[in-house]
This record gives sequence, structure tokens and C-alpha cells, in this order.
Amino acid sequence: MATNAATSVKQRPKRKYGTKDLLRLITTNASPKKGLFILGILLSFVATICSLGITLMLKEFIDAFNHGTSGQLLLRLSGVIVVQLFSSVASSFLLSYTGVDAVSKLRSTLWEHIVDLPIPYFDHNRTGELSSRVVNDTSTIFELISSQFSNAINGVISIVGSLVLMLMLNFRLTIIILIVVPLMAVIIVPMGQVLARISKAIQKETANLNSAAVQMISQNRLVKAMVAEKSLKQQGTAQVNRIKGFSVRQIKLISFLNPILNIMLLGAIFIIIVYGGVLVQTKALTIGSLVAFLMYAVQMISPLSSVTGLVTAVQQTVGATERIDDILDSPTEDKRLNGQPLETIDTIDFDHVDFGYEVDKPVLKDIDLQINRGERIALIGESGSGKTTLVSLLESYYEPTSGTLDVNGQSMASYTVPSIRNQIGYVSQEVDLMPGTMRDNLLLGATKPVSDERLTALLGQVGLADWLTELSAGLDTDVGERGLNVSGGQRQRLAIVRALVREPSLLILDEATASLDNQNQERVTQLLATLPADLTTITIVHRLNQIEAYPRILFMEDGQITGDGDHATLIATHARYRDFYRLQYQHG
Ligand SMILES: Nc1ncnc2c1ncn2[C@@H]1O[C@H](COP(=O)(O)OP(=O)(O)OP(=O)(O)O)[C@@H](O)[C@H]1O
Repeated sequence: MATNAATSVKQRPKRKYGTKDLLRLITTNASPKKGLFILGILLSFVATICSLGITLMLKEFIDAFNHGTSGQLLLRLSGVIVVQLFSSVASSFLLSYTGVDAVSKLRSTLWEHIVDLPIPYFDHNRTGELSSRVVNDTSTIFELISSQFSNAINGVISIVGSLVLMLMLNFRLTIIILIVVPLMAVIIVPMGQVLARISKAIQKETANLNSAAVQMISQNRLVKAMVAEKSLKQQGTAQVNRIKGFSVRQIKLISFLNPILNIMLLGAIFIIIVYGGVLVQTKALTIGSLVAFLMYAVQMISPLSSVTGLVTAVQQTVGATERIDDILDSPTEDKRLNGQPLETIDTIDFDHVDFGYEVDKPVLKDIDLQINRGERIALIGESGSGKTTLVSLLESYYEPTSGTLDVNGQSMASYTVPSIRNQIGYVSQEVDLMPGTMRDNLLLGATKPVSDERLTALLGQVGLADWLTELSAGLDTDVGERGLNVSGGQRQRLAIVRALVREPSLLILDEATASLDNQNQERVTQLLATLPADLTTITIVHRLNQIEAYPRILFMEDGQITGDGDHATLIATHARYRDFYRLQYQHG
């Protein structure tokens, strides 16, 4: 049969990520509204030009003071202020909107891709880390598109424009500024690089905190049961302190950087005022030009940090791109949608099937097994012998490494994956309820409409009728709110109903009876007896006190099926089964 699914999640070869990858990710997966983005940038350009123009008009206005204010100049000034106001409001909205829209598309693309990733991918990646990529890394990209990029572009326009206008106003004064600015750059650029490294570390540690928090919350019961609160609190504090350490370094640098820049700016202003004052006295410069010069100096120096900051922002976003790409580059599950639909399951045939999650570590070895329609099978064996793995192959979560797995005489690989799964009702070891109502949970993924009467009847069949009437809103009760009030046994019986709703031709119960008490377990065994005769069932059984109820028992040892028969036959012929049964029965 085809390749082992586990091989499809091999680590991607590491390569150096750059700006090109960032641009590719943004254009292909976030597809920003290019028209709006360009319009936003243009309007932002207009706003910056207007700001430069306003300063020039102020100069004219001040210089015209002695000769009486010109109404026309005031009118022009007001007009430019209105245009500046309008274009900066519009550009800010358009660029933020483009960012919001692009990041939403990227998040949806990521979300949908993650939903479609194959099971082996989730075997190899931590939940918290994946969720951090969907939330935090996409936010970094949002910041870049909606503000950092336009701030930097405007900064460049403002710097170049101010410089040109200053040169036009007074060459010598401009030279003074040109000596101060590179001095500032000498401080800003290296500090900016250090800040970039720190903020990358903060990002990474925040993602780790996110991942640890998800585990701490989901494993809270385990932690309490193991009385491990103290060590977990210490772990949390250590993680929080790591972020704090980096954040404090970041704050120190920023606190240091801003006053230094301010002092340098004040120094430049002081020099301009002193030297400019002399020039004004000697009539080489007008007062209006001096004021304008001062304003241009500020307009030129202020955006320096946002321009150099763009490099930092791009570096950070390239890091986020790499992590997002890591998900998007991972192939989604091949659902074989060109295959034939599986309408029903009549026969299942494992022929010399081997399987391993990792190369050279076989978990299933030479499985030969035929299952016919309507059989009631119990699958038993020691922990780790491969029971769950065997049924995972039936669900097409993984594919055999070698040998063939046929359904109805044709290779499993010839059927579409959704049609296979629609024919199988699967109740796993850990039953999770989804957010939503009881009805939403029971109808999860159902392809046909199911009446409330049918749902109620099925709930009655598994002994949940009384419980249903106790619920405040019956089938409309929000399970999320009551999630914690649903016991393990109730969850499993709900999962059985959820599986039966689909009218499958094969029902797989993976340890479904493990967390049930004797009475409940008996009820489920009885339920299996009341199921339609043509429904094949495979039950992974851990507690053997009901084992006689199964006409066929498969005994697994170290990835092989070493026993196949009814209870009496296995007791008589299979020494390991006999030991297993006696040991279990004594303790069971
Ligand atoms: N996703 C996985 N990746 C790698 N190895 C795995 C994975 N799942 C299971 N294994 C390994 O495969 C072997 C068989 O596991 P499996 O869960 O099929 O056993 P099992 O018989 O169902 O055990 P149990 O009764 O404890 O649930 C074990 O050695 C297990 O460690």
C-alpha cells in the first residue's frame, strides 16, 4: 500500500528566512486589498507633504506679520490643514483596515489549514505553540501592515522633504543638522538592533508561556491529583520571570534611548536658535524662516526611530513568517477526494499489515485479520500492544507501512477518506465535548438531518433519558457551561449516541467501558446487544468481566494478534489469554 503517513510530517529542512518570504506570505495568504493599501499610502504621502507645506506657509504667515496678514494666505493655510486632516484620517483608517482584513484572512487560512492537517502532524506539535502562531504571530504581521510600514514610508518622506526645504531655507543651518543626525543614528541603529533581539526573545518566551498555560489549565485535574501544584507554580513563575527579565532590559534601553534622543534634539534646536538668532539679527534669515527651520528639524528627527524601527519590525515579522510557514507548508491530509465513495463496510481484510509511527520501530507486525459484517469483536491485550493503532488504520489516520488493508475486497486507499470515516462511528478513549448545545454535540459532523425524537430515543437507549429531562433546556442546554458537570461515564455514553446518530456500518469503541462503573458497563454491553444485527462492532476492552458477551475476541501481544476466537476457545487454547483473564478477573 501507499507510503506511511508518519513520514509526511518529517521536519522541514531549515533555511534562512528573509523579507522575500514575508512578502510572499502576505501576498499569497493574507491577500491584502492592494487598491486600498496603495490609496492609504498615497493619502499618507499627501498628509506628510501637507505637513511640510503647512510649515512653509507658517513661515510666510509670520514673515507677512509686519506687512499685515494676508487673508488669502490664511485661506490657503486653512485649506491645506483641512486636506492634511482629511488625508491623515483617511489613510490611517485605510491602512488599519487593510491590516485588519489581511490578518483576518491569514488567520482563517491558518485555522482551516490546521483543521485539515493529518493526525501525525498533531503527534509531533504542541497545542499551545500552534495556537500561539494563530494568535500572536499573525498580530505581528498586522502591526507591520497597518502601522509600522506606513510610519516608516512617511518618515522617509518627512525626512527627505524636510531636508530639501531646510536646504532651500538656509544651507549653513542645514549643515549643522546634518552633523547632528548621523550622531543620533550612531546611537539609534545599534540600540535598535539590541532591542530587536530582546523583543524576539520576548516573543519566543511569550509563546512558551502560552503553551505552558494551555497545558496547565487542561491538565489541572492531573496536577491536583499528583499534588504537583508547587512545582507547577514554580515552573510558571520561572517562565513569567524569564519574560520579565527580557522586558526589564527592554524598558531600560527604551528609557535610556528616548531621553538621549530628546537631549540631542534639544541640542540641535538650541544650536539652531543661537546660530539662527545671529542670522536673523544680521538679516540673513527671516524670523519666519527660523521658526520653519525649527519645525523642519523636528519633522526630520522625530521619524528617525520609526524608519530605523522598520528594520527591527521586519526582522520580527520574518521570524513570525517562518513559524506560520512551518504550518502552511505542512501538507494537509490527503482525503483522496478522487477516489470512490465507500457506501458501506461489508468486509475488512488486513493482509500481512505492518505499521510503525517511526521508521524501524514497528508497532503492528504482520497483521492478518478478516472481519465480516455484523461481527461483535472484543480487542484486548496489554497496554501498548497496538490496539488503538490497529483501529487508527481503519479510520485512515495512518496507512500501513507494508501489506494491504482492503475493505469490501478493494484497497482502503481507493476510497475517499470522508466516506470511510462516515461509515465508522468512533468512540475514543478521551471523550471531549465541543462548545455548543447538547444537540450540536450529538450532531457533530452529521450529514443527514436527525429528529429530536431519534436523539431522545438514543439517549434513552444508553440510559441518559432521566439525565436529559434534568437538564435546564433539554437538547438545547449549553454543554460548554455544564461541561464539567458531565461525568466520564455520561461523556462516553453521549459519545456512543454521537457515533450511532451517523448510522455507521462499523462502530469502534476504544476503551469505552473503561471509566464506566459496573452498572453502566453492563448497560453499554446490553446496548451493544440491541444494536442492529448488521452493525459490526469492535470494542477495545480493558475490564474483562463482560468478556463472555463477545462471540469473537482478538488478543494482541506486542503488535501481533496471537489469539482469535470466543472466550471458551481462548481459555482452552491460549495460555497468555488465560493468565490475562484470571489476573484481570481477580482484580476486576
Ligand atoms: N502517535 C504516536 N507516535 C509514536 N508512537 C506511538 C503513538 N501512539 C502510540 N504509539 C506507540 O505505539 C505502541 C502501541 O500503542 P497503542 O496506543 O496502539 O497501544 P494500546 O494497545 O492501544 O495501548 P493502551 O491499551 O495503553 O491504550 C506503544 O508503544 C505506543 O507508545
